[in-house]
Amino acid sequence: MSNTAERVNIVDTQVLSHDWYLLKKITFDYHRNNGEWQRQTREVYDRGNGAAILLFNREQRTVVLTRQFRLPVFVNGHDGLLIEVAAGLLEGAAPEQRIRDEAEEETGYRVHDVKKVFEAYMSPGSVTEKLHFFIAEYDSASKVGEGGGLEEETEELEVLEWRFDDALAAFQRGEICDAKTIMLLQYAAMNNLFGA
Ligand SMILES: Nc1nc2c(ncn2[C@@H]2O[C@H](COP(=O)(O)OP(=O)(O)O[C@H]3O[C@H](CO)[C@@H](O)[C@H](O)[C@@H]3O)[C@@H](O)[C@H]2O)c(=O)[nH]1
Ligand SMILES: [Mg+2]
Repeated sequence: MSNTAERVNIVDTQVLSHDWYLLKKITFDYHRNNGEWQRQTREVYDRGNGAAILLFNREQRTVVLTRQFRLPVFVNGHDGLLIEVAAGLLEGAAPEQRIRDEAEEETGYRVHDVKKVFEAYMSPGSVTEKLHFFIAEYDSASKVGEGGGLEEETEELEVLEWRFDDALAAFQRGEICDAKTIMLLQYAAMNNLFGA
């Protein structure tokens, strides 16, 4: 059977929480490979889709990263702030436009030519979110503000400009442990963004 929609019948949708984001419990029948229909339930957390961007300067061999407190990571035992690429939720906007705005809000760099490099589901067993990944070149002329995020959203991001090699080494030591950031650093390495 090739069409997934023919394998799935949604039986019931229960909203468990609809506060900041939306958490549902969905009961469905799934047509298994052996031909049987099986009833299953899954909790599905919907925060919308997002976008992330690696800002890089080929000549300087640098990247722009952010460092911020992440509560879910803290409650999972992580000690310290999290180092990430600039990223944000789309809130209904087109990914290209949203990521330019987000890059400027979070890092202070205004970039025009953003290149989409891939898309990925970040936690497909429970979270609906698809993340759109971008890269863009920046230089000192692109700096139009301080960045740091939106105060009214209680954001408090530190902006880091690191040598790419130092960022890769930090990942290898486990000091960069955010998936979207690791994926973009690996993309840069795989595609020789900084030359061989
Ligand atoms: N009051 C309140 N504020 C919230 C809550 N959840 C999120 N926020 C606020 O909503 C804003 C969302 O900021 P964005 O920059 O749009 O998103 P993000 O949190 O940086 O998310 C990015 O990183 C995530 C983790 O990697 C990604 O999952 C996500 O797609 C995106 O890339 C932040 O100010 C955050 O503090 C909540 O439950 N309550
Ligand atoms: Mg963000």
